[in-house]
Amino acid sequence: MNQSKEERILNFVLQNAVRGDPCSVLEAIDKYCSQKEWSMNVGSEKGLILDKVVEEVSPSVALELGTYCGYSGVRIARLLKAGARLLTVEFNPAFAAVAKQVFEFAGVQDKVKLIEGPSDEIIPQLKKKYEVDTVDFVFLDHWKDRYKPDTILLQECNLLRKGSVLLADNVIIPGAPEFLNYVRNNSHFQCTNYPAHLEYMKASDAMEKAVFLG
Ligand SMILES: Nc1ncnc2c1ncn2CCCCCNC(=O)c1cc(-c2ccc(F)cc2)cc(O)c1O
Ligand SMILES: [Mg+2]
Repeated sequence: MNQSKEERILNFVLQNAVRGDPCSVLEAIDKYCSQKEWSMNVGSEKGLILDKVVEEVSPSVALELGTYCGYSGVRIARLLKAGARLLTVEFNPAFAAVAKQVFEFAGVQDKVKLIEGPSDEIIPQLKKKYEVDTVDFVFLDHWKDRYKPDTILLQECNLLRKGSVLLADNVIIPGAPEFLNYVRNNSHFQCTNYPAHLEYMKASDAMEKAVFLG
């Protein structure tokens, strides 16, 4: 049975990166996806924006919606302080299986809790089942039409606190117009746009930061 693209990415990591070295894992994925097969990792240009926001927030509890192969999860986890953790939600079991191995190879598995399931089912479970009080940082990178409903759901579940930071990928391509309208016209959010390019391509994209004001 022939391999999926995600399995080919994993194999390239296993053969080209250094076990326990998160940066080498990121470099290997970027090299494969820029030279061999495009894939929807946040990439190195938008990855630098992600790094800066994570360092600025220095979250104790980070949430990622849309794990994919684990690229952004490694990016986030490698910057977390001792005792901090990343909860990452992936709907697709095949993607989750690859991401699990990427996290282990990078050596960040002790900081990461990979949760399989749809975000609208998992978010309401975070407090009781995953012992979360509030989340300090949320990276939205899953289905683009889930960004707005899941932002509302996070508020309804009292998972945001004054100063919680949302960072959304792909607000230009594929685009998240309803999310942008919602947070930009909502007095409870302070928004900042970060223009960039679609991963591994020349097309324009952007990330949006939305700080919850309480
Ligand atoms: N309810 C849930 N909960 C959790 N995961 C869930 C979910 N529902 C689904 N998923 C699993 C994620 C599905 C993939 C999301 N990402 C994307 O769709 C995505 C696409 C592009 C792209 C750009 C230009 C093109 F020409 C083609 C594709 C780039 C990106 O950076 C992307 O993040
Ligand atoms: Mg994305």
